[in-house]
Amino acid sequence: MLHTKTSHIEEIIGEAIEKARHYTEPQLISVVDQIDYIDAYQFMDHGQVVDYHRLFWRSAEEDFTMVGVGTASKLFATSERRFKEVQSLWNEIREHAVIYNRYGEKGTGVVAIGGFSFDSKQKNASPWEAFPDSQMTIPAYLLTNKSGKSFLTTNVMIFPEDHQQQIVNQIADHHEKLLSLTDHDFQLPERTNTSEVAPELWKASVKEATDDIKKGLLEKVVLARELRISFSEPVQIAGVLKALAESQDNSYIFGFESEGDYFVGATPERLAKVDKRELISTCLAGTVPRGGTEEEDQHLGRDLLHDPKNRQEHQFVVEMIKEAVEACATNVDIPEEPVLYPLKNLQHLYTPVRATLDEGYTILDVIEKLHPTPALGGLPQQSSVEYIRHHETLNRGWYAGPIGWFDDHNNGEFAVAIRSALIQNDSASLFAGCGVVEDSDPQAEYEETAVKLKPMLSVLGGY
Ligand SMILES: C=C(O[C@@H]1C=C(C(=O)O)C=C[C@H]1O)C(=O)O
Ligand SMILES: [Mg+2]
Repeated sequence: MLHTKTSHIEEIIGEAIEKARHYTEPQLISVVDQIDYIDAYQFMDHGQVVDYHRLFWRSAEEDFTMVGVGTASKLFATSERRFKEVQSLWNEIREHAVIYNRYGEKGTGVVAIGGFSFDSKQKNASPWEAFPDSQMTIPAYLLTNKSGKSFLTTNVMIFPEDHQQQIVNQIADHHEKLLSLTDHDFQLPERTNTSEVAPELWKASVKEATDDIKKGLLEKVVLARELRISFSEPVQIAGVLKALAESQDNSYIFGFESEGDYFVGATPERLAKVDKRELISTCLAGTVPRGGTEEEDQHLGRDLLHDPKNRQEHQFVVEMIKEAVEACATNVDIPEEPVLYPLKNLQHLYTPVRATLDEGYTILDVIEKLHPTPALGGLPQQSSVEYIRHHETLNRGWYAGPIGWFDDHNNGEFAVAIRSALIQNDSASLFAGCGVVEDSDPQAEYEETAVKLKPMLSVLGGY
């Protein structure tokens, strides 16, 4: 099925070993093949025959899905300069990379997929041990499905001491295993228990935050809460991803497997997308549920558009993103008024941001400037993140952090990891937060977070 010119790959590996010996530096090689169409969920499920580090990403707006299996290289960074550190690790790998990519499709070849925790100063304590501060993986095998076509990238890090035939055999063996998949149905998990973590305490913390905002300590802060659930059996990730994709339009579907744990979700919120030099960001904040009837739905939407409390929540985000984007881009285009962004269970206020990224900046520079926006942190940025660190009882880990990908052609996209769950064997933690401003009502915010938990709950055993 795979049309890799195997003799060619042998040659490529041989040359890379020589180069690695000559420079005494590892060399990344990347070979891209177009293959017969493969279903991304089946590939995700089947990928475990080769490795238990699997990565899934599906765009919210186009037919574009990536599934990574295994690791050619991992970009880790732990300091507060983590975005810059990941960038320099990436630059170093790229400098030595030999890429055979006849197609040049975005998201093929040398691609890094993964994410960053919300707050680099928060320890990766329980339950997030498997998800370090920053983890961008260049997968060993990457399926890229775009507009009905499938591409398979093979990435391998070649070391001076490697043996040519051994690497050739290993790749051939993995290709055979990965591509010998047969489609089958997925089982969704059966939920046995659901428990909200300290809801009354959380409401009290919202009340306290409104008091602190009135005192002038800060203007907005996003506070999150947790729901714990358990299942009759360990969860199978591919079925959950497929069910999310089928039930949640206008959302990025993501799933990261790390050391046996899964972080999955369906987030509507893009942080930044860079395509050539076009930069797109999104202001998404302010929420009401969908209505039961068309009339009720429109009524709720109209109210949201004119509600001062929600408009304030939203406006803080617009102003901050505008400032951050203007610092690295020109032709910044932001509509004056938000519009509605409808999802299955809720509707948000939405303002798109378009700009031309200045020369010399990468998507990681943009992420560094934006994260966290007041949609996930608050305003001012610094004090709201500190406020969250001290007042929120849960450990956010990767929840609300930037997740996404970038490739070798300056393409890439990151979203924020909300509407998500950390799945560990037969249990899971779900997270949802909301923007607290001066006029927030704790009970209303509690109900808002309950609706935000629905997309994940619905695929993890029903509402
Ligand atoms: C923090 C979350 O969502 C954010 C908060 C919103 C709000 O409070 O109105 C809306 C969209 C998101 O920016 C979440 O879903 O967990
Ligand atoms: Mg809100």
